[in-house]
Amino acid sequence: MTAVLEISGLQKTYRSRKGARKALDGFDMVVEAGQVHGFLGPNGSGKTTTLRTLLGLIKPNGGRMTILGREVPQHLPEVAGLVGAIVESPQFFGNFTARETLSLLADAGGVDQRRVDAVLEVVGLRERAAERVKTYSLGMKQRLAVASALLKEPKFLILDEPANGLDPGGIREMRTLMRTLSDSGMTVLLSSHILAEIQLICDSVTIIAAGRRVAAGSVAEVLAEHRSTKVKVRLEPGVDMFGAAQALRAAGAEVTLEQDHFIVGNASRPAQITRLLAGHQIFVSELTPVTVDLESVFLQLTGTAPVEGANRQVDDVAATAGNGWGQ
Ligand SMILES: Nc1ncnc2c1ncn2[C@@H]1O[C@H](COP(=O)(O)OP(=O)(O)OP(=O)(O)O)[C@@H](O)[C@H]1O
Repeated sequence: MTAVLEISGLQKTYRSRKGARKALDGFDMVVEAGQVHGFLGPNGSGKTTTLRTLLGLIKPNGGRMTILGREVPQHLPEVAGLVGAIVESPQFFGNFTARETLSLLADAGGVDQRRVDAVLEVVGLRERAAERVKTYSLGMKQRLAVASALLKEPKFLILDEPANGLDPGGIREMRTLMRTLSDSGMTVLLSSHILAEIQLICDSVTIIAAGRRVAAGSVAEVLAEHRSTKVKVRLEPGVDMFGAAQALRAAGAEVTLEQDHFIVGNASRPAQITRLLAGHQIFVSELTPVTVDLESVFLQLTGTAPVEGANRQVDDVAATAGNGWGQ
């Protein structure tokens, strides 16, 4: 596979009278051709800074970036025509219709007017194209924004939070649209906080935390690498669950009691549980791995899982869980 986007060692420090803030600290990312690639990170982790730097809107302090094999920002003018991007919500004139809006943008960008109908069709606004934008729902405005980015027939589409503010139906439509674009051969990079969506839409992901890459690869790879070490344990009815929990805790296990079962949080070798409990004449009737999803991987890697009784501050990164017990 060829890379449409390659970023290595990207650095950005914002300086103001209040001091310096390192937004990107040697960040790396690779997006392969034809993929829908999810760009994930908690608030303030550096996603927008990365996308704005990529588009030449911010000057980095170090690192390398290439788009479609060309080094940017030096060669941005050569590839700009092949890149469509929505990094900040575009503002449209409310009194213009979608067709007028796109027609104006096509003229301004030297794009053939025939593209207007083509992109209206792709984003599903054909039937509503003669209505004023101010009467549009948020989802329709998002579609119009995507349509505007598609006018130039880009090979690479960059979307910052395209599903932001959409209802579940709108999110699903956006998902279908992303797939349609990818099936037509386009490479799509999208940042999002909606992890369940990313898991469904994206082929691959990059997770950023505090300006550095903390995970990357296909969704399946990232999930496999961070396989849950949690297991659900159920005992025969009537067996002393508290005694079992105590025995496991004494051996270093993290045990959370639930109503009719308990969860061992750091069970990298589940056989230890059965062996240890059997040693106490306690027998297990169910031992099931707790499945991991992108959201739990994200919370684990970025240290942003909620902490009971605390209001996590934007830059707080909690310590991540340790490795196993009794090894
Ligand atoms: N113009 C600026 N001046 C100073 N600091 C900035 C500026 N822009 C961003 N930052 C800081 O850089 C860090 C990264 O911000 P960035 O907007 O890239 O994060 P993000 O991942 O896009 O966050 P979100 O998901 O909340 O949009 C944050 O700590 C932010 O406060």
